[in-house]
Amino acid sequence: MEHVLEAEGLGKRYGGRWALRDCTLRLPTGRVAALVGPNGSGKTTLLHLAVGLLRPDAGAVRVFGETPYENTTALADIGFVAQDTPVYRDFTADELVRMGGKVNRQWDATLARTRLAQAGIPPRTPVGKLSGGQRAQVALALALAKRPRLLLLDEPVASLDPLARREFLQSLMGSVADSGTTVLLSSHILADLERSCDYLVVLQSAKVQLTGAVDDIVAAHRLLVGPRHHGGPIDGVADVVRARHTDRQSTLVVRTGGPVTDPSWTVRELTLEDLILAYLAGSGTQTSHAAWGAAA
Ligand SMILES: Nc1ncnc2c1ncn2[C@@H]1O[C@H](COP(=O)(O)OP(=O)(O)OP(=O)(O)O)[C@@H](O)[C@H]1O
Repeated sequence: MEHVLEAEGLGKRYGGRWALRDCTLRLPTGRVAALVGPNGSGKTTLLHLAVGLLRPDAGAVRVFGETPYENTTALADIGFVAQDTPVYRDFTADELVRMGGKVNRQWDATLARTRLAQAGIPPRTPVGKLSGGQRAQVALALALAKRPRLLLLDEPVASLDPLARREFLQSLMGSVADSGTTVLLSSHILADLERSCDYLVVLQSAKVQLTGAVDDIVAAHRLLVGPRHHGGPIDGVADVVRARHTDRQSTLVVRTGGPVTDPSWTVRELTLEDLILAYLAGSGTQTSHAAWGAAA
């Protein structure tokens, strides 16, 4: 299957307000995808729709070709770690691993125990007495033990210290590279994502702003610095994503349509973090996202 997750015009409304709107994206199999956007942009809503916890108010979402809220068979192949890493707090990590074996069709208890040991999680302490970061490690170990084909993680690293975050992401990448699992991972920590993700979905104000393979997105954008620009076309520039000006100088984040050869512009590459921030900065810029918004 080429795409693990597909959304078409997907929308979810709370009262009169759209939490997610006109969301169209296709997540290719085997990718590790970052889901980013400001607070309240619809990330959790998208993940909950994908796992069948919510029913769409518009459009459709399909996971492995099935609609998750109607057909729960797809859920056996989805691992989901919610934002607050809910685990049964009175149980120990060891007990949770054993329970997982009773309720899951395929269950790799050895994988879970190995991961927990590597993360230094005490196996016989009730998880309610562990730190938030340790509970996140337990939740991830349990999700991976399910051997899912799709792993959805809602801010899994938010409670981890910088070193634990790096180790967590590295070991996650190792696990999914071995198994071919597709991952969709929401996070606010953009610098981490550049190292660990090869696909990107940016949400803003309930809408998909940018989506595609990280390499393609980075290759298609440039930072231009040059004399004060007053609008009008620039050769090789398809869209200006963000413009900042002083009296004498303009700094533009652009989506290119070819080489920018005008010698009055200095052309630089952008980091993924700078590029995402340029898209999220939004207002006061000439922006056209249609080509990326629809990309898959
Ligand atoms: N149960 C709910 N009832 C009413 N409104 C909700 C509910 N859940 C989410 N919303 C609203 O939907 C919008 C999207 O919320 P969502 O939790 O999906 O955002 P998010 O991008 O995950 O945010 P964060 O980064 O803060 O976790 C927000 O405006 C939020 O207030």
